[in-house]
Amino acid sequence: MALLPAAVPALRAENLSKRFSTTLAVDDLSLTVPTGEVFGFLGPNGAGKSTTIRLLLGLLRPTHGAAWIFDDPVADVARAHRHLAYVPADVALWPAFTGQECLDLLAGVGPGTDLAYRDELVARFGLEPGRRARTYSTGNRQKVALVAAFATRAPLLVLDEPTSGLDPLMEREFRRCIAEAAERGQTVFLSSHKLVEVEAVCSRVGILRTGRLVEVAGLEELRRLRRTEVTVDLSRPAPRLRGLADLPGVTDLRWASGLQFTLSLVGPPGPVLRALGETDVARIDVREPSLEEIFLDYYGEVSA
Ligand SMILES: Nc1ncnc2c1ncn2[C@@H]1O[C@H](COP(=O)(O)OP(=O)(O)OP(=O)(O)O)[C@@H](O)[C@H]1O
Repeated sequence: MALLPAAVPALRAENLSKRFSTTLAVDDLSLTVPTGEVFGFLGPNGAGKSTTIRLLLGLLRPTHGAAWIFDDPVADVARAHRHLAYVPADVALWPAFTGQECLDLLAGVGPGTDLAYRDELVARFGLEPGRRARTYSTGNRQKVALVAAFATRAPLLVLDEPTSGLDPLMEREFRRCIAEAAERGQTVFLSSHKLVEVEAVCSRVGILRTGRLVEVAGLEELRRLRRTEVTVDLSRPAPRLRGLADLPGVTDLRWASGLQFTLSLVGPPGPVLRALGETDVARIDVREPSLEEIFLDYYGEVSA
């Protein structure tokens, strides 16, 4: 890995904007990601995550603003890309090449590859490198790109929704790879829809909404946004449960009928469970809201 002074941020954007005719896809985005951080870039569909990443990679020219990768302007593509490996949201490979040939080709253009670690990753991801890329599923193409990126010693890994095609077992492997990259001191910029994934691997997150970076926060802050939706069906009316609204962490208690209610819960469920323990509960449904629901809840209308 090239030696770079730790004080130089891995990634810096200043007043970055991108307009596509009438759509302002990225709106005055300023952000610094220090070296060694695993940064999560969250946002609902169409928020501008991929456009931001394409600006950071020099694949798009900004309407306003500028960005740097380890102090090299992203417009200087040859220099900036010496510091990074990238996994796009839709991985396209050379269909007539085998997976192995694709890996070799990607290693040839990247910032250097640890071949022993790459072999280990091929095994860990269960990749069949002898097969032609045209026969690969979306998930397998994604695995090739991930193995190629993780096997580099690039100081910065830019990953755009890299686990959308992976099954849970492979997602677990992906998380291990992120942890290993972080241990080596690599910086990771991870765009994702998945709150659980981001929570598992990132130390800080930025939340994008209609092109604007509305929040940059540590993981603790993100956890504060999270609430659980609880629906309870009772076998018989329990008037005392009306008092649930006063328990710690309970918000938005709503009775659909005398025998069914919903509530939102933030923090430990103990007090609610103790209160329910004294009643005849017929059914209980506990649901974690999607990231988008949390956004809608937290930031109000998306169509601002
Ligand atoms: N080449 C383009 N021409 C016109 N509009 C575009 C273009 N690329 C993106 N957009 C628009 O810019 C906005 C941001 O899109 P972008 O793909 O960056 O969002 P995203 O957060 O990556 O979404 P998703 O999670 O669905 O991939 C959207 O309104 C999209 O329609």
